Order: sequence, then structure tokens, then C-alpha cells
Amino acid sequence: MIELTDVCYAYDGVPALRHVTAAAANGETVALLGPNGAGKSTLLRLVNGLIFPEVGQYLFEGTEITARRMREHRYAKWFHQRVGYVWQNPAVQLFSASVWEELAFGPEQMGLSAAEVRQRVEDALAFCGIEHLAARAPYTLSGGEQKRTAIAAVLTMNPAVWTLDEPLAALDEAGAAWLTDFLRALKRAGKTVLFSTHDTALADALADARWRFTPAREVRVER
Ligand SMILES: Nc1ncnc2c1ncn2[C@@H]1O[C@H](COP(=O)(O)OP(=O)(O)OP(=O)(O)O)[C@@H](O)[C@H]1O
Repeated sequence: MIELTDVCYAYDGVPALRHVTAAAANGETVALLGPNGAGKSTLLRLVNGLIFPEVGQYLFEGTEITARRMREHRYAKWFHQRVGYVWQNPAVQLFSASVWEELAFGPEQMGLSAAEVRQRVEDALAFCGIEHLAARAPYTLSGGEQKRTAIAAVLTMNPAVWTLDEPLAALDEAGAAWLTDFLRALKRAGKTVLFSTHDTALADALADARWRFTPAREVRVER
């Protein structure tokens, strides 16, 4: 599903990923572990096609993901419908005037009928326990509410691959328990899930594989 081979990436010449080789099979759950600044978010950005390997190769379902290909509408559309991203700070991904519109945006872009969009939005609101927030402006929500909204917005797209950057951040105890159950449900549904975390209990509970990031910006794969 996701194959990274000898991937290197640097910010202004400073390496953030060094020769990373790692793969996630369809339906696998992978925990990205490692100290602050080791490159976990950078790798998730790369898996989401927001940045591209400077050296090495990223294959998604056998197709190489390159900047050039992502500028082509048909590839970009295919790819972005297959991969969902829940950012570490959900505020940066929420841009609509209301939670309802935020959730409707993805399925509308997919060209679904108004009835189907409505159904998906209602299902996602219920699943994430945020029906009462539907009319609220996302920027007025608490951090935990924003996180649930960001997750619901990905849910309405129903991607095959979920990537989540520190999904427990901003969640209280009940929210963390809900999130853990949610990730378990994704796993049961056969989704491929990559999440970064500093919470080893979350990794122990869910991960089929661990990608351990080292301060040297390398990644060790453990199964
Ligand atoms: N936009 C950027 N410009 C310059 N350097 C960056 C940028 N984004 C990240 N970096 C640097 O790249 C390195 C890897 O950062 P990254 O955010 O990927 O780490 P991380 O493992 O996700 O860290 P954390 O656990 O703190 O979230 C860090 O040294 C960081 O300062």
C-alpha cells in the first residue's frame, strides 16, 4: 500500500529524513515513535503528498507519488481520496464557516449527490459524538472538539488510508479512550492506519508495526 525506499528529505539543507525504507501493507496499523524533532510529522506530510522525497521513492498502491504527478488533477484527486490526514493541530485543517460545511466539503468535492453528502455528514457527526456542534464555527471550538471535527471531516471521505499526527494531543481522558476505540474500529474495518505518538500504551494497544525514528533521522522498522 505504502512503500518508502531510501527516502531522504531536508529543510533548507538540514536533513529531516535520512534514507528511510519502510512499508505498510493494506490493513496494517503502524505507530511512528521517536523523540521530538525526529521526523515523524515530516514523514506523515510526505505520505500525504504534501512534500516529496528529494532522494528515494514513495510508491502508493504501486504508483510513484511525485510533485509532477500530484499537479495532474486525475492523480491528485485519486490520491487525496485514498489518503486522509488528521493534523497534529486540527485548527490548521478546518477552514469552513460551520462544522456541517467542513464535513460536507470532502464528499462534495468527490461529486457525491446531495442526499449522499447529507447522509455521510450525519453519520460522521453521530459517530464522532459532535451532532450538537454542527452549526458552530470550527474556530470557536475547544481543542478536543476541533480534533473530533477534523476526524469527522476525514471520515466523510472514507479514505482507505488514515494518517494521524499525535491523535491523542488535546484530548482529555474520555476523548483519548474514544480515540483509541475509533482507531480500533478503523483497524477492524480493514483501513491502513499510520499514527505518530509519544504514548507507548496507544502503540501497544493498536500497532502491528512500529517505525522508530532516531535522533539521527533514520527509521528502524519493528514488527
Ligand atoms: N517547515 C520546516 N522548516 C524547517 N525545518 C523544519 C520544518 N518542519 C520541521 N522542521 C525540522 O525538521 C525536523 C523534524 O521535524 P518533525 O516535525 O518532522 O519532527 P517530529 O518527530 O514530528 O517532532 P514532534 O514529536 O516534536 O512533533 C525538526 O528538526 C524540525 O525542526
